[in-house]
Amino acid sequence: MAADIAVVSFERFLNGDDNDRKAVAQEIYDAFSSVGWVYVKDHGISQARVDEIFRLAKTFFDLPLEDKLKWKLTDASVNQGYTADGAEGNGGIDHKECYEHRRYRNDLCPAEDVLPGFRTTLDEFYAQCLTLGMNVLRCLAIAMKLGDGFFDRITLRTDPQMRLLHYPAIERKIIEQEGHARIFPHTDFGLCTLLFQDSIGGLEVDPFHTGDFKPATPRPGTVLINIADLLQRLTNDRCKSTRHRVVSPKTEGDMLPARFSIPFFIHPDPETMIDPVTLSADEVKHYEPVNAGEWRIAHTMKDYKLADAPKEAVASA
Ligand SMILES: O=C(O)CCC(=O)C(=O)O
Ligand SMILES: [Fe+2]
Repeated sequence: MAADIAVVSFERFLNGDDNDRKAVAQEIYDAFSSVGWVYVKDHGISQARVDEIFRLAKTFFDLPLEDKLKWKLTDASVNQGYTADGAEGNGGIDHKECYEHRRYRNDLCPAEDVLPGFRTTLDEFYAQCLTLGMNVLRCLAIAMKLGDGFFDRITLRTDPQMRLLHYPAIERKIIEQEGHARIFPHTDFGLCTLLFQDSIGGLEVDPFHTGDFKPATPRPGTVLINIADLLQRLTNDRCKSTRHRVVSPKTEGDMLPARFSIPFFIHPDPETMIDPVTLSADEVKHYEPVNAGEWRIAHTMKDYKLADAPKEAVASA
């Protein structure tokens, strides 16, 4: 049975009055403080645009490997460019390849004459995702009565990571071996993630935080949004950063079809200290403050196996 993840329409937030916005904010908060995931529909990004990005992703990943390696991601502090199948892992062997696109620096991006429209279209979609993500964070601020501008202050120079993800077609028996997956169970480590997925399926979440993973089935027209580790810390465990993974889709046959997805990972301004918010004088903070920039680099290094990440910076993840 699929995970019980609420579907929330964002229409009343975008076009309604204060009361409408409060009602949507509460629905989003309820989802984030239980399962940690929500499907958002009527989010203002057209399906035509989303389809266009999936097409661009396919065009990019169809290029020969030696071409893609010209844009190879090597620097965790920039975290931009291409990562080949098998190069990233968080505890097991992932069968996927990715391309990361950033806000301020995209040196490792195919040029216009190589992939016409790639950079400009990704930049436009990036801006739309950022607007949507900031509105979702505003919902949290409204529901928790932190003041509407709370997240604007800690995301002044936010530089999210938009990721094009391709899970190549692969034999089922490879993915279903012990220690292999399309993506191994993990939590995301920033503030929150917007996730667009195609119709293939295979994404699963751990809704009760017990290790009992349930499918997060593709729902056309929606974007899945999940809480990541820094928001769980910042909200002093009110919002849940929930483990998730990508396994074989429920299809017949020995070969799994290729799957594409597009996560957009929102991180705070790198200078920000993430210190848990307490809502009453006797509430105890569950976490020490951490510097958002150091946290991000340490986790990126760990995931991409780029070097040994400083142990103290990742120990509390
Ligand atoms: O492909 C997916 O649906 C999930 C991707 C994911 O969890 C990640 O990249 O962190
Ligand atoms: Fe993830």
